[in-house]
Amino acid sequence: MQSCNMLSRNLIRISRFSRGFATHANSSLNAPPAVLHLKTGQSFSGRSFGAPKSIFGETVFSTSITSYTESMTDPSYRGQILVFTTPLIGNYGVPKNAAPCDNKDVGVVLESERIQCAAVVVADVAERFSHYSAVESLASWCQRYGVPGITGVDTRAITTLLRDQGTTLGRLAIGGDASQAAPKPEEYWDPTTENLVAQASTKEPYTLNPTGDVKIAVLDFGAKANILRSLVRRGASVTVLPWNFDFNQIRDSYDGLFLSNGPGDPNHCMEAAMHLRKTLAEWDKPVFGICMGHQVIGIAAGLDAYRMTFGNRGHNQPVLALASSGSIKAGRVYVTSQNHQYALKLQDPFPAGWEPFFINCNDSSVEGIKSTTDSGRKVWGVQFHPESAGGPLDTIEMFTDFLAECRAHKLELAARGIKTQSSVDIPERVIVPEPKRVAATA
Ligand SMILES: NC(=O)CC[C@H](N)C(=O)O
Repeated sequence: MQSCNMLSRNLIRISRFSRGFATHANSSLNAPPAVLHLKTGQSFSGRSFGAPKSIFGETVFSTSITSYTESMTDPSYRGQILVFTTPLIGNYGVPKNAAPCDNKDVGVVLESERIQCAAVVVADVAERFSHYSAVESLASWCQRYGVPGITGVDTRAITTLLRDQGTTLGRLAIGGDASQAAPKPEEYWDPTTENLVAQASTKEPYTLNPTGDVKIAVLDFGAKANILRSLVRRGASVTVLPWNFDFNQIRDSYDGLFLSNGPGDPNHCMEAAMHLRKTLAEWDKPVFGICMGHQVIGIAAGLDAYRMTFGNRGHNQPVLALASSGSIKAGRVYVTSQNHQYALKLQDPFPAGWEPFFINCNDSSVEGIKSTTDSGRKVWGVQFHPESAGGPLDTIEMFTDFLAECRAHKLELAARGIKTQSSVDIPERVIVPEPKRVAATA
């Protein structure tokens, strides 16, 4: 009897599980048609899910296998039509996006408060989902945020095209628009002509975990939540500043400076790079930057940033360390999470006082730079995402290394009688309720 009950319980579990993986195949026959047009002339027809709304954007692909929720809320995907190479997307649904705002967390579970990408392209969207933390389906989440999706298209064919011809402007046409002719080449909207960082950055400064023992200022180019969380969980007080805030005005009140990730072309961030050049010349406390932050450090150091063919997006990018620093050992390969279209140019010689830190094992692009040991400075920039979310945690200890340097420098100054000045008047973070509906990028 007991084994019979167990058997039926297991069968119920199995059938629930498999329901979770049931895909769009049947019910999407009723979904409106959708077409993905590329500026280069190719079109892919499928069915729509999410918001019934047509959009323009820059079509990019990601090789990530999981974490569609983290990728879609990463502000660096702003303005982009995100193609997932993993065929089945949506099977674990979407969690409630709210967390405490204290010394352990930053107010959201995902990477920001809303979906940031312009649209998603999947081979096979799962309408039903199964996960203990899921509260809604991928389709309903997209609908709530005004973000359209297309399913039932050959994402292998699209990815092969994008890999060969490079990231391409696109149009996702939904419903009645799907039967219209493709836009003319000049009608495609190019998000990189806009300063997307100015849209993604905080408008007002705010402080998280104000009682932290070490005070870090963050220049926010469109920061992922797990970057801020990785600093806060390691005990730092984190003051988040708008991307073009002149940190030099308040730098004596901080023990370290961090530059975040962010969307679009780094050449739109010259104002920040020029402020930083002054900081690096006059202030000797530790500085760390990730992705856009790394590119801004490179530009301030005198390197150029260029646009790659299709960039690197995924959670399986191998990088080789060329120098040792903190937890990073020269000669080791680390697997990293990445999302970028631009990179710093490798030049020989490197600017005085700087050296390459990491190199990409697939395409030899610059994955990190650092100040040289004899420069007397402590500055690091990495093109990849040590904070993961999603992806591997191989390089997560770089946050511990950075804060250890900030604390050591603070102690050294204290021994010489120099104290970090008391805080400028910046409000603590107040949790804002998740917006019901936010207009998506046009
Ligand atoms: N994740 C990022 O910060 C990306 C930086 C920049 N927008 C790029 O695409 O290269």
